[in-house]
Amino acid sequence: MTFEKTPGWLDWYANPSKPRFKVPAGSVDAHCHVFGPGAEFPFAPERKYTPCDASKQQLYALRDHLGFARNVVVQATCHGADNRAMVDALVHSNGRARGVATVKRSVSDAELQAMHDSGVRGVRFNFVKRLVDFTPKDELVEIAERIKTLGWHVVIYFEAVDLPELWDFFTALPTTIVVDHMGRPDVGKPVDGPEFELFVRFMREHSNVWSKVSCPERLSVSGPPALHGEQHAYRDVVPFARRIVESFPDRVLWGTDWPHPNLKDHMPDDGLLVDFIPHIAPTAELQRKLLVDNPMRLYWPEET
Ligand SMILES: O=C(O)/C=C(\CC(=O)C(=O)O)C(=O)O
Repeated sequence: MTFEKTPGWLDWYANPSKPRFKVPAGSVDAHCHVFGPGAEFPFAPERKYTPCDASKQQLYALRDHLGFARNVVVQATCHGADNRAMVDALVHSNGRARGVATVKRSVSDAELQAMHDSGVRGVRFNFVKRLVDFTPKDELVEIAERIKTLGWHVVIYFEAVDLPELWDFFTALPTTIVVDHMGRPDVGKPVDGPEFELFVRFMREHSNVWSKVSCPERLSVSGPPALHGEQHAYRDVVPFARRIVESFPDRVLWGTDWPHPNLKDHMPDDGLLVDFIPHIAPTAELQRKLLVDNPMRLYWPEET
């Protein structure tokens, strides 16, 4: 099957630079995706965008180039609840990738167990309206209860303005919760303003809540972009991510978000995205927790 990309689609950055920042040994890129390839793993009919291909081989080549040891491959919405491309990436990683799936209520226990055996360790609940159709909360609660018995966690993706409305649902979930991209704050607002304070309170009051401090390229309003050797990219995001890293050093994760779905403005150089890390995690200890200890505890607990 051949697919036509969404008009204006930005492909991932070819030939990224070598990061100046050397990540610690054993670092995990804890948020990335594969897209297809569409000819092998067709995109889902209900998808909201059609991307370029981004294969497991290309993902693992990037991992090696950036100096990472492992990946957490998160099911992208363009594949709906068909997890075959993501699972195929895990199975061909020599144990160096774990995954986060999207499932429906109709998933069988045998299918969940097969995914577990392939390395899946979580499910993703997506509340970003431009990406997915609405799923009833009772269906999500049922899924959360079932995956809890496998020791999995729930990854949630939402926009900051929607946190008040979703608060009661999130805080009732029975597993570890991992928030994508700090709940997508509006970084044009103050880092100590009411909107981000609510997110900080969400983490402070609920010790089962973790956050990915990823995607500055998606959150930044004023840049500058991670292009052309820029060593101080996305300056406006730094205070937000650094506050979360310093307040909750044992509950943060970082990921490239390669191949960066749905960027409209520019496609970052992934090497320069890695150079963003020491700005938000300024000490060797914070860097080790963010890139090694925390993701290992969540995704490879049997090795820690
Ligand atoms: O890659 C991300 O985390 C963010 C996405 C895409 C996405 O989540 C998906 O398609 O599954 C976005 O904001 O468009």
